[in-house]
Amino acid sequence: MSVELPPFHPPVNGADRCPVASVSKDPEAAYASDLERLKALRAVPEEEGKQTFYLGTRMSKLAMVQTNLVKAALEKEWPDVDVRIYGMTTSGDNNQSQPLYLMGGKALWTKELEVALIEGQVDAIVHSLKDVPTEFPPGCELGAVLEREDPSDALVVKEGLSYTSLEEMPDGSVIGTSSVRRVAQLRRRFPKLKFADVRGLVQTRLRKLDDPTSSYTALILASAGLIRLGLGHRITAAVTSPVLYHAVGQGAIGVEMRIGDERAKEIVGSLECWRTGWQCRAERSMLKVLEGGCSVPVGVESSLVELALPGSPPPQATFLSGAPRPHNRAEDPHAATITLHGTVTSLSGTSSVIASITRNVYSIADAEALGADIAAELIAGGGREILEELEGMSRRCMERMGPRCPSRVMGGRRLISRLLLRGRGGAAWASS
Ligand SMILES: NCc1[nH]cc(CCC(=O)O)c1CC(=O)O
Repeated sequence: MSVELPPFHPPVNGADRCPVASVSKDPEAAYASDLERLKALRAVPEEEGKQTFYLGTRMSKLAMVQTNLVKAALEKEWPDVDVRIYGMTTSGDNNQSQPLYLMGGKALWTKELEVALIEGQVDAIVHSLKDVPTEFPPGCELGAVLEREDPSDALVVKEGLSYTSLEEMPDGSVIGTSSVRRVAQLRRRFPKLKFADVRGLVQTRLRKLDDPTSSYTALILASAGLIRLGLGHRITAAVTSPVLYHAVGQGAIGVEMRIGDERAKEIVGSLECWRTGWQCRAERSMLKVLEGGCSVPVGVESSLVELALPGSPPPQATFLSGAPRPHNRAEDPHAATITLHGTVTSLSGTSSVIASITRNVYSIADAEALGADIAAELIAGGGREILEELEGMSRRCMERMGPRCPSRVMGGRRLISRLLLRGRGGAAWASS
């Protein structure tokens, strides 16, 4: 590779960077152009008296919008820090043509960025928390969760059609979504609708929807993504529980950092919204138990009501710089009543289990325990059978296909999305 690598950078083998077998863009070229951008970014001289802080993110518009939100919040909090954004191409971005269900798990969106983080090319990564796997690579952790945008899923009807809900749509209408969770839950309520894969960035999906020659009647997308892209007007209706429980972490921005990077911890940690953080950590803790190496159609809904703590307010803390921290910081003591609803649905949509817990919590650890307890309730209340069915599918595939089995490569996600969309229950394939 001819581009110059940063001094701490080990040799790069382009072929090692991408877990996807066939890509439509040349990953080596994409990586080379990313490095060029990094070089240009690093060449910008530091402003007098300022330190730089590099945020990595995907190149998608949504990722950039979210990262600019983080940058603006950081620069408000840390006037002496010059925040620079390094956009990277991920395996998911390299491959826009292959359907998601053939491509594997969520690590597709995070892997390259995590390599850049571990190698020190960036100081933190800005993610949609929903896309962040529950287990981090060694050396990485969640540094902050920012205040959540509307976490709901949204129905977006094709331009020119007047439907206002899924209930109104005639049998056989095609709903575009690539999400196992959405298809499984919606198939349960709307067995006569058809579900089809739809890929690409949010804007691309909308273009496919509105194309008069496409067979989609509507899409299901996260409300938060549409709102942040300034496309909130495209939301026909929110689709919420009990019809559709949203994804774990949906609507929240998560910032990942290196474990032990005290500077990043202080800078990034200042953006934590403790309410969203506690809720999302409870949700993620539930998912971690349920996943067990296998992808599962899991939905959640949570709420948090702050409780007054007895005694005097905590003393005003200061940052390392000596500047006072505003009130209500994440590290101040808090108490809250959290309600968490969780659901697991079989791929066919024929069985599902729901559990809810309401409990007072006093720490992140309490919130995570709440999530684990909900998972245990779901498993005991019928989830075990659903999970065993999913595991059985992966096992049978592994026996049949050996090392070629997608579930071996991707911890089950690929296989399960494939089984799901291959129409156990009649999935349609829209040409897109
Ligand atoms: N998996 C893609 C993804 N990741 C985050 C969002 C939207 C923003 C969010 O949910 O936080 C989306 C698009 C979608 O699901 O419609």
